[in-house]
Amino acid sequence: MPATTSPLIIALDYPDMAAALAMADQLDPTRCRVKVGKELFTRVGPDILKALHQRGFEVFLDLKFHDIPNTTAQAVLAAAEHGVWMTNVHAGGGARMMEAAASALATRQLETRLIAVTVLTSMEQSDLAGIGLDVTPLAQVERLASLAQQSGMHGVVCSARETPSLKALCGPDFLKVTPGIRPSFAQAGDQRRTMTPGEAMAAGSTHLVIGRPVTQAENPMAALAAIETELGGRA
Ligand SMILES: O=C(O)c1cc(=O)[nH]c(=O)n1[C@@H]1O[C@H](COP(=O)(O)O)[C@@H](O)[C@H]1O
Repeated sequence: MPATTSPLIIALDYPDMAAALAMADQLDPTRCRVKVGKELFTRVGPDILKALHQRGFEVFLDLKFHDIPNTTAQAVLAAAEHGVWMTNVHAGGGARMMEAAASALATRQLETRLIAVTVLTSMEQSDLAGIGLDVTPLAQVERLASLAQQSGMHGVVCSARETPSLKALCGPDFLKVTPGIRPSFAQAGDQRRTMTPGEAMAAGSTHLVIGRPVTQAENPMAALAAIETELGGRA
């Protein structure tokens, strides 16, 4: 049985174990999953995964690997061997990179979900132009999501603004993990392609990644409860 059926994934973007666990200890593993990203993992290492697993959380290890196929496949394997629920790569690494990573997991019969980041939710059309891509975020997300699906990914990271078209393009079972979630009470900060939790679920997101609107709230559990209420009650 999974620890939770909630679509909520809380980003534990902290610089040390004590701060991350202080937040995790306010959360309930039956009401959300947690995400460990680059800052926390680079500072603390795999011990944080062990501590979160011991508390009953399913963990999304968000290291966004992007390298040559062999290096990426070995890194994804290392992540999966820590027993994490989900991990990710950048779709921009290309089909051969994603196929190598998917096949490494399949060969070892590891069930970690592997998803690919399409266009970061902090980017808008002018940012794409700055890196030489003269396309809309939606067109680029669609292109990379199709490639990710053909390359054996379980889903993608995208903004909730793109999920309706990805639902049509890739089907309802293809995971659409959407950060850039901003409840009405929160600031956008560095995010650009944002939506509220309710809008994102209605658009077809399968999972919502939420960091600062919960972790920097005066009362994180009250913020989480407000989001659950917006989604129609606890999952
Ligand atoms: O892969 C991710 O999780 C991710 C992809 C993306 O396109 N945008 C994005 O914000 N994220 C992550 O989602 C989290 C969002 O946090 P908040 O902006 O604080 O809600 C951060 O941990 C980001 O690293």
